[in-house]
Amino acid sequence: MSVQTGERAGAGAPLLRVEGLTVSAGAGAEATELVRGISFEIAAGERVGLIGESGSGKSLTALAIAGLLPAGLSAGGSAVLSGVETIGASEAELRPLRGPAIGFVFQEPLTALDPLMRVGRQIAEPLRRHRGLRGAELDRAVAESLTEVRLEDPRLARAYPHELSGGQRQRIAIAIALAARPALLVADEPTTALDVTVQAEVLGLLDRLVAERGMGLLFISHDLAVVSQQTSRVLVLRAGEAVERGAVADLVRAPQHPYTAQLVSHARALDAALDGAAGGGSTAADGRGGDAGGDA
Ligand SMILES: Nc1ncnc2c1ncn2[C@@H]1O[C@H](COP(=O)(O)OP(=O)(O)OP(=O)(O)O)[C@@H](O)[C@H]1O
Repeated sequence: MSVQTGERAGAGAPLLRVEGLTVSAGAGAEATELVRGISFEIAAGERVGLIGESGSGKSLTALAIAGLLPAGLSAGGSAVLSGVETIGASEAELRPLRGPAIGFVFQEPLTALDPLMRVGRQIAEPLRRHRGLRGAELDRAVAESLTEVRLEDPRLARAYPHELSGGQRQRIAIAIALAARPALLVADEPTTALDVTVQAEVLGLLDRLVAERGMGLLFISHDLAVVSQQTSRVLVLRAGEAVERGAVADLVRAPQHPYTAQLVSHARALDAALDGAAGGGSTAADGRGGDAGGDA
């Protein structure tokens, strides 16, 4: 079966269609279901959020879609990514999808980076593999990738990950994920590990790049305020199940499930506390502003 990128997927075909997704640990009578019956779709250029507390199954859902579950876990149900059923697919079927069909940015950038390789080479690798660039053209594309993630100093290409700040490392991880031009980007708590001061910058950057490239986005976070800035539609996960779904604005205005109501009231309480701490001023500077429109 051929791999369709977002651009080549048939008109109206979603980038991703997940139906009845399960993730289980163990087998047979010993099996425990960690994710149960999750269903959602992401159309080309659409942004969907997965929200829920720690351990609710957000990361496993995303990893299962790309066939990246850790050993000992298995997925059931269906996930059709760029036209390919990934649940039960072989490594040979999955490999071509990783990069062009789906890219990942994780919470901890160091996990995505090779500590022993200069970051420029790490960006060059997917540019070479997926876009066939070589020589001067490749060098130019690496420089462009750095500029795109607002790392303008070309000397940064020669740095090793440990020589960079957390925010710079996450920008490099974003550049690597985007180098293969993924139709769908999964951002799994992409700013949780960063200093508060750089969180808003990295969120703004992601927001802009997703918009510019018309990528689909699956944005994962425990933070409703952040999810509401980045996405228009969300799925609320609790203990491995989707308890509510819908437009962010509706969910915030009139949550149906008590758990969603709790998330909303926590986010409001936090906003109020931050407002108080800031002397009643706007909290937009730290990325928690309530206006989903934002300026990015
Ligand atoms: N390799 C594994 N083996 C067994 N259980 C696991 C494994 N990985 C995760 N789990 C369990 O599956 C559940 C869902 O984990 P998951 O990482 O998807 O949660 P999450 O919502 O992404 O939380 P967090 O924000 O903390 O990453 C948790 O209860 C977790 O303990």
